[in-house]
Amino acid sequence: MALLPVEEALARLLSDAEAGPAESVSLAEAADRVLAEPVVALRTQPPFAASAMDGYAVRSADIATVPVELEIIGQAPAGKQFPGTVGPGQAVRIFTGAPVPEGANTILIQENTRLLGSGRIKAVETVAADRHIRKVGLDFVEGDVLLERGRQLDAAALSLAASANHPRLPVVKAPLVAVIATGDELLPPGSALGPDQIIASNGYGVAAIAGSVGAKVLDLGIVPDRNEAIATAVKRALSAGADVIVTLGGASVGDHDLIHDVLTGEGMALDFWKIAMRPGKPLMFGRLGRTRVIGLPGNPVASLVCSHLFLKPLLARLGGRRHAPDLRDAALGTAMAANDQRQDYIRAKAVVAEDGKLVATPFAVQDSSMLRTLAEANALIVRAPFAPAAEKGNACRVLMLR
Ligand SMILES: Nc1nc2c(c(=O)[nH]1)N[C@H]1C(S)=C(S)[C@@H](COP(=O)(O)OP(=O)(O)OC[C@H]3O[C@@H](n4cnc5c(N)ncnc54)[C@H](O)[C@@H]3O)O[C@H]1N2
Ligand code: MOO
Repeated sequence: MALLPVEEALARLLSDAEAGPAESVSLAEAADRVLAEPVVALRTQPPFAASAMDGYAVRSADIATVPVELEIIGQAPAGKQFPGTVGPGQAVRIFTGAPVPEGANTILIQENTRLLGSGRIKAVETVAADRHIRKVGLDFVEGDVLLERGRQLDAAALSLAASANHPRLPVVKAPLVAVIATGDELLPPGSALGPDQIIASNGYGVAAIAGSVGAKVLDLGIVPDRNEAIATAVKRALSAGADVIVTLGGASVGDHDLIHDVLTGEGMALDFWKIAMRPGKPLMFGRLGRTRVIGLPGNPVASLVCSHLFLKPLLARLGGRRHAPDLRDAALGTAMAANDQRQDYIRAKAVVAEDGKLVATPFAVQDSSMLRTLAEANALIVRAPFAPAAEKGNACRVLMLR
């Protein structure tokens, strides 16, 4: 059977994936979320002409020739406007952030004054008009569009939205992904294992990949290789409102690989199953109503590589995020044999050589059960189907993992 090319599988998986609905969250909960609507300024900042320095609000004409003495007629700390007007020969003691009083048109910084006592100062430097004064609306004006829809709320964006007087923000609802591990042989980490059992490891990495693009994860635990048990877990995922259901294992063709039958029995419309990729050939994708279902192969490296390539961009889209894989040009650190019909994702160490070029060296053994090499790898060499044998130093493409 012809296997579906990776690019086509990805295009089908993402074909109608759009940002989900909006929800309102408080600023305290909004970090790293994605704006569902633009943020418009609800106020003008600064709302008054404000001093940018500690010193004296004066009339520039009065200190055109120095030294000259001025009378202090009052104070203007931040938050307390001076109620009067600065007249000829007068000054108001002012602090950073305070409104500049009527009559004054510049700020004489305190370093350029001498305090004389009896409410008088001596100006020892001249200052031009408008110095150290922040004009009304210097930062933004009420009605300005400050942040675009789709912006991820980083530190600066959050403080700006707060300054614009928004206590809450409309953000894209985080997609919910339900993860179901299947297999009679699996027990959770920390278990005492029987001779034929292993630890269920895939879900942790898959959850981390989902979380890295802002998705919420519902871990439905380990389900035995029985149709009813798998169907029950799928129903739990649906009733929890999962946007995506990820199953781990049982995607292949063995007698205990039940996922396809159970999902189609539950009404899944299969989109594709089995792709031209190594690792990850048995990848399955379908839809159960509005819920997308991804059947990940059980082999741990296949599970995680498929999550990087398929689950991550899908969840990013559903969460309104931009996501582009970090693909780079590199040179091969060793010769490689010709490839077959499956696009290969080969665990490798990519290092920057002395000439500044990236060199990617594959691990010698690439079995898809070997998590250790995946953890040691920082890149996957991507080899196209039927790529010819390559020499050390030949150009290649790498997908950076970290
Ligand atoms: N006759 C064929 N056999 C297989 C084919 C094939 O095309 N024809 N494909 C192989 C490929 S490629 C893969 S990948 C595996 C994937 O098969 P399944 O998705 O059915 O996975 P399982 O059989 O359930 O498990 C495979 C392996 O992974 C372990 N596993 C499963 N789940 C977890 C988990 N959550 N954490 C850690 N390890 C897990 C499981 O114990 C098995 O060792 O099929 C090949 N076979
Ligand atoms: O997807 Mo499988 O991991 O090629 O063994």
